[in-house]
Amino acid sequence: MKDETQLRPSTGDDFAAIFGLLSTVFHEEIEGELRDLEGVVYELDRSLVADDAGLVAGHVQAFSRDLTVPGAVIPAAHVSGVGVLPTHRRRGLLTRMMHRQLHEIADAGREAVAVLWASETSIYPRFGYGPAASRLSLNIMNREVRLPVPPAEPSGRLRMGDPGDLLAEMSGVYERLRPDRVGWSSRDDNWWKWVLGDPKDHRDGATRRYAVVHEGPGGPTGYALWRIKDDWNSHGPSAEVQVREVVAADPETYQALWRFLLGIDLTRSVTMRLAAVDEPLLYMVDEPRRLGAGYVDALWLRVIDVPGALTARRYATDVDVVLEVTDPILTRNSGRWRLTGGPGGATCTPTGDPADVALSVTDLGAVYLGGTAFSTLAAAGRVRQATGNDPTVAFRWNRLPSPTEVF
Ligand SMILES: CC(=O)SCCNC(=O)CCNC(=O)[C@H](O)C(C)(C)COP(=O)(O)OP(=O)(O)OC[C@H]1O[C@@H](n2cnc3c(N)ncnc32)[C@H](O)[C@@H]1OP(=O)(O)O
Repeated sequence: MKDETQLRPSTGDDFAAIFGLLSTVFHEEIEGELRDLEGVVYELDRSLVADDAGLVAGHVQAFSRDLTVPGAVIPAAHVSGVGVLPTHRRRGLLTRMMHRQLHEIADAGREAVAVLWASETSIYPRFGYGPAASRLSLNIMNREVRLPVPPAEPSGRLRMGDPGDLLAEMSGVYERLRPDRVGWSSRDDNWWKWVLGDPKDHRDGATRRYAVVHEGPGGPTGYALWRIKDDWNSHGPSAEVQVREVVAADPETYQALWRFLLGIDLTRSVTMRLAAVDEPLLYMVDEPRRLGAGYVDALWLRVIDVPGALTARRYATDVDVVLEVTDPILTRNSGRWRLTGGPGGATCTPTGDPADVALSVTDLGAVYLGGTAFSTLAAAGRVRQATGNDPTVAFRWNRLPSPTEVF
């Protein structure tokens, strides 16, 4: 039978069907408070549905947020809510939606990159998304790790409270640090509502979320968000602290927050799904192995506009290199580009000169934030280095990218 499914922008009338579809494909109930929260950040004019004679069979959306990249903060399409009904899978609907979305982002000309979190790692490389940032998941035996002894006279103090009551302090610190934290996304008031949203039926038996703010002599310098899942076994108390976010402006704050989280009474483990790959905690505790660190992919990045993206970021060292990029979807990205730049900025122009490095737009996405190295991709046989002019060091940055939330 001929597939008559049409792609079209969503309307407000599609909401129930869209959240029904997303509930089906993600095997969860997106209802009530959770659905309201998703509605708070939903951008109707940036979503698409696949309409099969009135049935919403596919959906993709994007959020307009800024992303911190090495040396700059740039607009980035934050792609999310991707799904195709099980009855309509593997007949090319995702491919059609992805292609249309990529062309729409490129034609609008505002965002040089798009980012997403992938449910499965095999889905997005074909659409030009590369693994640009990774994360550590921590499962800490908190009774078996020690942090350095605290200063005799700490310069700050901790104040615990309801996250909603501490919003101004938390968002203030986040905003102050964001320009330097590669991989962080901007959070306006709606996004803070979403981040702090805490629907009761999504706590999986754990407490509501708590917040603690670290205050120094000049004001707030950091905060942590967490909840606790209670447990008792034959050895006694065995609760788990589930950490959502630790944000700290300086080492003293960072240590104070972790000392607090690791020391909560009646707990025996502390977990965190989204720790940084270079999380300072790894180098502060006396028994790093007891942090139970596991490595996972995090943010996937798609370069929408090669010269736009390459000139938007800064480079750790001077760089003058010819990149030969292939992009079968956004074909104007394909070709040879001379990138000349350094810590102060860069230019990127088409060139007829021979390439130093040949790579797909997927691999350019992977190296863009400095979280994946050209040299690693070359060793993996993905990137071809034709000369000794290797841009690996220039593309790195002071810290590895560390996105803070799965949007
Ligand atoms: C950013 C986010 O929202 S991530 C969330 C993604 N969504 C989910 O995981 C929800 C559950 N899954 C789904 O809804 C669907 O399976 C989707 C959206 C992943 C794929 O939709 P489909 O319409 O079936 O994809 P489509 O038919 O266009 O497939 C394109 C290609 O990708 C491949 N592909 C699609 N999904 C997957 C997958 N999950 N794993 C491996 N390969 C996949 C297909 O085999 C096909 O390959 P081919 O061209 O070599 O034949």
